[in-house]
Parts: sequence; structure tokens; C-alpha cells
Amino acid sequence: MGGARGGPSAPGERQHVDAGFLRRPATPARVPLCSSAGVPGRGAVGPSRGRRRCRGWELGRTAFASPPGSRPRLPASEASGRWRPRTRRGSDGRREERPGMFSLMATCCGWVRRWREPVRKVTLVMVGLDNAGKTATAKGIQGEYPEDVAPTVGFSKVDLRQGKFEVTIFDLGGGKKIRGIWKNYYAESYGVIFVVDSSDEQRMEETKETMSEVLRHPRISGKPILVLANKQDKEGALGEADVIECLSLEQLVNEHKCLCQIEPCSAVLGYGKKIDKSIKKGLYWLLHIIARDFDALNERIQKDTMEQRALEEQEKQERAERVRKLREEREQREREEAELDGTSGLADLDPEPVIVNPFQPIASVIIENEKKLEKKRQNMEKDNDGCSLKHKMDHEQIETQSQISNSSQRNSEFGLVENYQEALTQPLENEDETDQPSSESDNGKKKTKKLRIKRSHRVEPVSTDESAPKSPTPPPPPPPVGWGTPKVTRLPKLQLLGETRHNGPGECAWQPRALRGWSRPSAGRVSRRLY
Ligand SMILES: Nc1nc2c(ncn2[C@@H]2O[C@H](COP(=O)(O)OP(=O)(O)OP(=O)(O)O)[C@@H](O)[C@H]2O)c(=O)[nH]1
Ligand SMILES: [Mg+2]
Repeated sequence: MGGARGGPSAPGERQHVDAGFLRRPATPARVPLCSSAGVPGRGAVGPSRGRRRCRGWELGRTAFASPPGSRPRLPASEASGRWRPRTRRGSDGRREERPGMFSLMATCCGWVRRWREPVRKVTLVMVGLDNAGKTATAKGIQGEYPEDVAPTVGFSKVDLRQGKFEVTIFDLGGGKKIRGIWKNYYAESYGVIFVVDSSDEQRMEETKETMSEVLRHPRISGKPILVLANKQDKEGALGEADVIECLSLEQLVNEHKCLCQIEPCSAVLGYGKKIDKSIKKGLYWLLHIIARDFDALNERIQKDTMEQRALEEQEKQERAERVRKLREEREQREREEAELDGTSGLADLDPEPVIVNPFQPIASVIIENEKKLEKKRQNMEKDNDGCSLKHKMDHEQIETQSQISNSSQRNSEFGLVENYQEALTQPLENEDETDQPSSESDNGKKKTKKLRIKRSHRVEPVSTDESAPKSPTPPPPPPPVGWGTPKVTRLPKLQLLGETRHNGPGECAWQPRALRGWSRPSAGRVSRRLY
């Protein structure tokens, strides 16, 4: 690792920052992050720099601009980051201390100036390999519990207020396939937070390559970068010196002229106010550096953002143009095919079939049935043999009415029953179309056949003999009842059948209609049929 490469500069030499450098924290030769004067490019060099504000490695900006042995441009206290008395340059070029009062006033002016500074909006990007702990860190900064985080697909955004900064951090997904989107965020970022999983030594090479790629990007080079050596709580995690070595950090940041600070930390140690102090310090450092160079950075970002937007707009238009061309080609092809087929295209295609809802309200079904019944009745009246049918209809209606009156006694809703009555007549009508009264012997075969078909849908009783009512005289063969009988009308029948089975046939005053359709009906059969 490199030691302090800086040295005192020759008088009058401009200490321009061209590259950073790395110093070990153990050595006293640490460069302060920035001078309290806040002048970019005026960091001090020399062995006694006073206390640093931030822990960890630091890549200063002025060190090797001054040739070794040359005189320092600023006194050590200037760069120490502590409050120090102001000096003025004497006739011999050396600085002389100002009187204390004057210095105090200058400091006060500085505070006032900072207080009056406008709120600055700063965007940062947080990158690093997947599973490095970016989201956990971002959550901790935001004050949320940092564990139980899922891999980020795309990005997540964190907004926070830090002093005069409104900070937006884009936490970008680190998966290999997602890394391609990182570059879209570079233009608007003032700095980078690069999170490294220090406990994963296996992936250090991949981390190095990824970091190199990030710093190499023209929209990142020259911007400050904070490296968080995360997961220090894990056993076997690499220390900061090892991470620097594994990543060749010194070389990388010098190459790409990025100010850099590394902080060993753990994202899961705490969150909000109790977040790991190293994370907090690192963030302060980054914002401080940004504040120092804000104007220059801001100018660059505005320019880059405009360029990127223009590029994106151009790409969008090109994409839209491509899509339009493809669509036109497809439509042209379809038209040609249609002409070949002899059709005029899509317009000639059959309209979509209208799908009727099979579930109609019962009221409309009843009304429909009423109409059908009325129509059929009129037709039958016209026919010559309408008399017999009418007679049958009347007979059936009388029967139905008697049945419904029974039901109405139970239900006490006469209006409703009337509707059911109408519904009941519908199957009778259907029967009329195919079957004549059972008295007609020539239709007997047809009827038996139909009944057989119907029975095939039934569950046969276990023992018909036991359950069959032993009536001395077989009941007169009534007209058959179809399967379309509304279920509501079956309810009273079922109750009666239950009674019939238990009490015996003689006690049943009302004969169920369902029984009348069969030559040898059984109560068990009927009850099963009804359900
Ligand atoms: N022990 C320990 N675990 C951590 C630390 N930071 C994060 N983790 C865990 O590491 C796993 C991955 O953390 P994430 O924050 O999702 O990692 P990421 O970098 O956002 O991953 P991607 O979204 O896939 O890019 C999670 O299970 C975290 O709980 C840490 O400091 N110490
Ligand atoms: Mg994540």
C-alpha cells in the first residue's frame, strides 16, 4: 500500500488535484478530508495534520502535486479540520496569525453564510455486487429495520434530509443481469456509495472488476466515492486494509481521479439514530466533499443529465420508428394474404358470436314460460283435437292448483306459488308434445322408453319392495312428470314422501305427483329422484 506520497510544494505552485492517494490510518500522516476553509484543492500535506474527522482510509487530493522537499503552501493547522486561528500572508510570504477577535468574527460570518445557504438537492447512487448489503444499509440510513430484505430487482429509492441537503439515494440491484441499468443513473449522481461484502473473499475479484467498471465510466470518473466494507460483524470478514488490497483501491481511485474514503461497517448493527457510526461518518464525508465542490459538480451534472435525456429521447424515437415500421410491414403482409385468400381483410371476418348468459333470473323464466304456455294453448284450441288436450290441461291445472294450495298453506306466499304453478305447467307442456295420456295404449311403448331414459339418471333404491307402499289398488296412471320440474315444488313432496314412508300409504292424503309417472312407484325411489 502506498504511504504518504505528498510533499511540500514549491512557492507559487498551483496545488491542483489530479489524483487521490491512500494513507494507512495507523501512520500519523493522514490527510484531512477537507479544510475548514472549504477551498477545493487546498489540502495540506506533512506529518502532523492534527485529528482527522473521519476514520478509515482516505484518498486525498493534493499530495503528490507537491514535489518532496518543497515548502508547504499552507500551514499544518489549515488542513487539520479543527478550528484554528486565521492567518494572513506577510511581506516575506509567510503567514501571520490574525488577532483573535478578527478570527472569531470571520468564523461567525462563516456560520451565517452556511446558515443562509440554500437547500441543495443531491443524488447518490449505491452500487455493489448482489448480497453486499446495499438495501440493508439504505434501510438503516432511512431508519428502517435493515434485516429481512429481499434482493432488489431494479432499484429502490431513499430520500433523507441531512443538514442543508435533500439527499436521494438510488439503491440499485446488484445482480449480474441488472448491473446494466446502473449507467442510467450515473449522469445525475453527485457521488457513489460502493458497498462491498467483506465476508465474501471469493467474490473480491468480481467486486474489483465491477468497481473498476463503475469508476471507468466517463460520467463517474472524478466524482467522490465512499466504499463501505460491510458485514464486519461476520466472522472472518476482511479488514479495511485487506479490502483495499484485494480491490487495488489505491490504484483504481488514482487512475480515475476519484476522491475516496473507505469505512468498515455493519449494516445490521442498528438503524436510524443507532446506525453504525462508520456508515454515518462515511455519508457525512461524502456530502462534505460534494458540498465543497458543489458548483463544479452541479454544472457537470446538469450538462450530463441534459445529454443523457437527449440521448434517451433519441433512442425512444428510434424505437418508436422501428415499431411503426414493423407494424406497417405486418399490416401490409396481412393485406396481401387477405387479397390472396379472396377476402378483403380483417373487416370480412365473422363477427364474434354473441354469448348469451345461461343463468337467467327466475322471474323472466316464469314469464317466458307463461307466454309459451299461452301460445300453445291458443294453438291447441285451434286444432280439432284441441278439446281433449284442453280437457287434459284443465285437469292438470286443477291438480296443480290443489298441489299449490297445499304448498301455499306451508309457505303462506300465494303470489310466489302462483309463479311456481306456472313454472310447473311448463314440463307438462313438454310432456304434451311427446306423450299423450297413458290411457292411449299405442303410445305406451314410447312412454315406457322415455321413462327408462329418465330412470337412467336416477339412483335406484336399495330395496324397492320394502319401501314401496303396499296399496291394495294401484293408483290411476297420472300423466308423467318430467325432470324439468322446478325444485321448489319438490320440497313439499319430499316431506310428504317421508311421512308416507313412515306412516304408510293409507295415511297420506295427498298423492305425490312424481309417483304418478311410474308404473310401480316406490317412495324411496321418488325421494332419491327428488334430490
Ligand atoms: N451479517 C450481516 N448480514 C448483512 C449485513 N448487511 C446485509 N446483510 C444481509 O445480507 C443479505 C443481503 O442484503 P441486501 O441488503 O439485500 O443486499 P443487496 O446488496 O441489496 O443485494 P441486491 O439487492 O441483490 O443487490 C441480507 O440477508 C441481509 O440481511 C451485515 O452487515 N451483516
Ligand atoms: Mg438490494
